[in-house]
Amino acid sequence: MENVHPTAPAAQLIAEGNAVLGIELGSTNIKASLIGPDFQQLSSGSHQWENQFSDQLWTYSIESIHAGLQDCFAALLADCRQRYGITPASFASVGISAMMHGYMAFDESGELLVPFRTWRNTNTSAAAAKLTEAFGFNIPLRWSVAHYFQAMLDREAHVAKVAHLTTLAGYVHEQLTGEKVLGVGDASGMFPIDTATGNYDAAMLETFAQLAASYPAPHRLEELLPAVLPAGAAAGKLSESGARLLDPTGTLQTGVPFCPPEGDAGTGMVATNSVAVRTGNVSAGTSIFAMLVLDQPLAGLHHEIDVVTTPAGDSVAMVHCNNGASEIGVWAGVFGDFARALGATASSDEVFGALLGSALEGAADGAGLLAYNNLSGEPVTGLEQGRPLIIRTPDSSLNLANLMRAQVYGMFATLSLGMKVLAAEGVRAEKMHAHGGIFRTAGVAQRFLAAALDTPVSVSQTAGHGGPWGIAVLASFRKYLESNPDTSLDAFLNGQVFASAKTQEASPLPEDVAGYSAWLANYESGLAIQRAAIAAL
Ligand SMILES: Nc1ncnc2c1ncn2[C@@H]1O[C@H](COP(=O)(O)OP(=O)(O)O)[C@@H](O)[C@H]1O
Ligand SMILES: O=C(CO)[C@@H](O)[C@@H](O)COP(=O)(O)O
Repeated sequence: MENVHPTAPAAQLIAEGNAVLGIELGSTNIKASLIGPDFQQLSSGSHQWENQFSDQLWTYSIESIHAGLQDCFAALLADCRQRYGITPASFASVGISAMMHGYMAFDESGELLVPFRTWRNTNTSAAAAKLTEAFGFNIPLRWSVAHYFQAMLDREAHVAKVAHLTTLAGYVHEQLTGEKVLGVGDASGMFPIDTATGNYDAAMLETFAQLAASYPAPHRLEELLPAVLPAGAAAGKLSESGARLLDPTGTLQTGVPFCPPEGDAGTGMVATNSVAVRTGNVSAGTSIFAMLVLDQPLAGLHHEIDVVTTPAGDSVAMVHCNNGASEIGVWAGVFGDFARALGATASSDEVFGALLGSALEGAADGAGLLAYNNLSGEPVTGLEQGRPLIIRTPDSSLNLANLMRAQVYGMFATLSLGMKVLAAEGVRAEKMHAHGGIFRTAGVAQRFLAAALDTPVSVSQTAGHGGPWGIAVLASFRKYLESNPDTSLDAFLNGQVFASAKTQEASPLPEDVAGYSAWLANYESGLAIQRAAIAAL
């Protein structure tokens, strides 16, 4: 067995079922991370998938969720076999996380009533506006309660049959354990959380009951929502049907304990060690969002700012943009095709490396090129639909370096506009911790993000493992609390997980900050072109 490296402690750990498993269902990848007691990743697996635009709504089918989960888990088992010659049959603890929000509505018998409506849908503006006004609290378009209320406003027949609502992580957790529960961070993207009680806000539930009174919904919303659990709580065990769903080969044993399922915002906070007050982080994948843990409530209500919670239940201000690195990924595909047409072989990482590397040579102000990455609608800038666009003035200088500089700036533009609103509220972090696919190429997106936010940005060694590693850490926290019951999540992260973590920090360079600021002013003027494109095409 040539490929087997029996690193004794790791192999033994996995063989004895003492490793911890995290699985995260992101927008473009389902990823699994297996970690040891020192939180080092021992093995990983992934499955690529894509949302479908069906009947004007972004969705993933239930079949693709199940098949993707199985394929991802099978990839992890194969990786374990290849590295250690072992197929794990049990784990010390498991956690599930996923993209947040959206709408998964089930009837009494557990049947999905309408296809899963993901966070990416922007059909909920009427509901979100009404709820925001009634609650005096910003309800973003993608939140589950906005989807549910929109279905009421649209007089959708299925509303009368809804017996249970959950998120994607909640659904998968339930399939694996039978428990209808949700970590508080993920729950905070379904319905506002009262941080004093760690549960759904009772006054807002009452307001919702009044708003919903004239619609044929037999249950109050609190009867439909999953029970809320804080980080570290016991959240059920792997059932027989769950074990067979994850592993149809029949090897996986039942009874493995689970931590509460969480959203990818929460796993991002954990993976970047940003759950303490006044810490901040940025997650840049399909979407891009920045979060700051608040030490006091925000004074005002802003449509650009969502308020969610950490997995421990503390308030977090979030600027969320639907469009992150996907458009740059499309351009990387185009340049990869071009390289192949010339007879060159280049991996995706090499293409990204070359393209992003060239952005470092681009003009600080983008040299007259603007790039809009809006593949879908963008609530922060008030765009109802996506129209990705590159536009330049005749005196601009179009070359690879400037094109890529504009693309990277374009990825951060909406985020930086939202962060200005937060800064005007007096909320700023001394530095931001970043993670997500775009940081796989070191030193480029990080440098320009620092310029866009005019704040130092650090990226840790573990950032590449991202959300699946974050949920594996949360699953480890559940286990750690068994013998250390009074430890806070923050103390666990600082004392155990990140005690000797290595991070790279990039400070904003003055010429980038000035160049980006000039570029952003043009970008804001050019939003009119985006609106015209939506009207015209
Ligand atoms: N080597 C790379 N360097 C920089 N960016 C990359 C690289 N590989 C992929 N990406 C970008 O990362 C994005 C995916 O990030 P990820 O955090 O995995 O997303 P998600 O959680 O939404 O599935 C892609 O859209 C692509 O633009
Ligand atoms: O909406 C949120 C967080 O609030 C995310 O779950 C959503 O943007 C999906 O994130 P990804 O782009 O899949 O990483």
